[in-house]
Amino acid sequence: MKVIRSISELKHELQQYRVSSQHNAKIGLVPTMGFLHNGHASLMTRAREFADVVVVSIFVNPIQFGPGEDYETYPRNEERDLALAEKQGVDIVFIPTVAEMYPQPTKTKIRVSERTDRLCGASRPGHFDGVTTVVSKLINIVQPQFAFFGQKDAQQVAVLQQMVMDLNINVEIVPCPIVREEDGLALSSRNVYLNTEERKQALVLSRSLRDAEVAFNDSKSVTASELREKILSMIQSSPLAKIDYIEVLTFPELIPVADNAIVTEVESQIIIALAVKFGTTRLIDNMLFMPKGAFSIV
Ligand SMILES: Nc1ncnc2c1ncn2[C@@H]1O[C@H](COP(=O)(O)OP(=O)(O)OP(=O)(O)O)[C@@H](O)[C@H]1O
Ligand SMILES: CC(C)(CO)[C@@H](O)C(=O)[O-]
Ligand code: BAL
Repeated sequence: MKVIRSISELKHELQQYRVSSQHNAKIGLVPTMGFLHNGHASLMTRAREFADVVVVSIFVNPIQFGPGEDYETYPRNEERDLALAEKQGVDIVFIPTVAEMYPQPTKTKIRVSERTDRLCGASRPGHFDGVTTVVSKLINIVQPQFAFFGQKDAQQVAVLQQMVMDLNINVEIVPCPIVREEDGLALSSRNVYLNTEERKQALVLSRSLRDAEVAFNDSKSVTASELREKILSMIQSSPLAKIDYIEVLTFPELIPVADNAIVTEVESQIIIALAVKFGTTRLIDNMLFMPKGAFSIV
C-alpha cells in the first residue's frame, strides 16, 4: 500500500496504473475524514468489488465545518487508519495537508440547490458547499470510475448524485449500506465523543427507526405524521436527547412527504432522517423505506 501526500505524486502514480494496465485499470475512490472504523472498511470492501485500484483519501476538510463546529477537535489517528486501510487491501491512501488541498483560500465553490435546503443543509449552513467542492477536487485529481459513500450520510449521497448528474462528471456515485454496532448504533467517528450515559441513550435513534419500520410493515394506513410522531415521542423519552430534526422525505429528491400521506402508498422511495444531539455530540441516522410501486436506487 502506498501512502501519498502530494497531488502531483498521486496523479503520477495513478497515471502509471492507467498506462501499465492491459485492461484499462478501473479506479475506485473512497473519500473519508479518517479515524476509520468498520463503516469505512465496508466502503473499501465494496470498492474492491468494483475497481482494480482502490484509493482512500483521508482529509478533514476545513471548508465543510461551520464556525463553532468541531474541525479542530475532530478525532484523528493516522497510524491506526493506515493499519485499517492496509488490512482492507487498499492500494493507495492519499493524505494531503490543508495547504496541499487549498494552497490559497478557494475562490470557487460548487453549490447544489434544493437537495441541500433541508436536514443537515439547513442545520449546517455552507456544509454541503464544502463537501461538493472537496469531493469535486478529489474526483478531478483521482479521476475514478466509481466513488463510494455511506448511506449513513444519505443527504450527502443525494447531493453528490445531483452534482455528478448536473455537471456531467464521469463517475458513478455508489451508495453503501449503513454499518451498525451490534446494539444498533450507526458507526460514526464522532461516537468516540460520547460518554457512557450518552452512548446508552443514543441507541434511541436506531430503536426508533426500527419501530417506525415495524409500523410501516404492519400497518397499511400509517401516515407520514404518525411515523414522525412515533419517533419523536420515543426520542423525547431520552432525557439527554436534543432533537435537531426528524423528517420524512422522498429519496433522493428530499421533498417532504405530506403529513396525511399514507406512506405505503407514496410512489417513491422514502427516507426518515434524524439528527439528534447528546451532550455536544450531534449524531445522524436514517432508514429508507420502499413503498409499493417504488423501485430502489440504492
Ligand atoms: N456506519 C457507517 N456505515 C456506512 N458508511 C459510513 C458509516 N459511517 C461513515 N460512513 C461513510 O464513510 C465516509 C466517510 O465518512 P466520515 O469520515 O465522515 O465518517 P463518519 O463516521 O461519518 O464521521 P462523522 O462522525 O464525522 O460523521 C462517508 O461516505 C460516510 O457516509
Ligand atoms: C465525503 C467527505 C469525505 C468530504 O469531506 C465527508 O463529507 C465525509 O467524510 O462524509
Ligand atoms: N460524514 C459527514 C462529514 C461531516 O460531518 O462533516
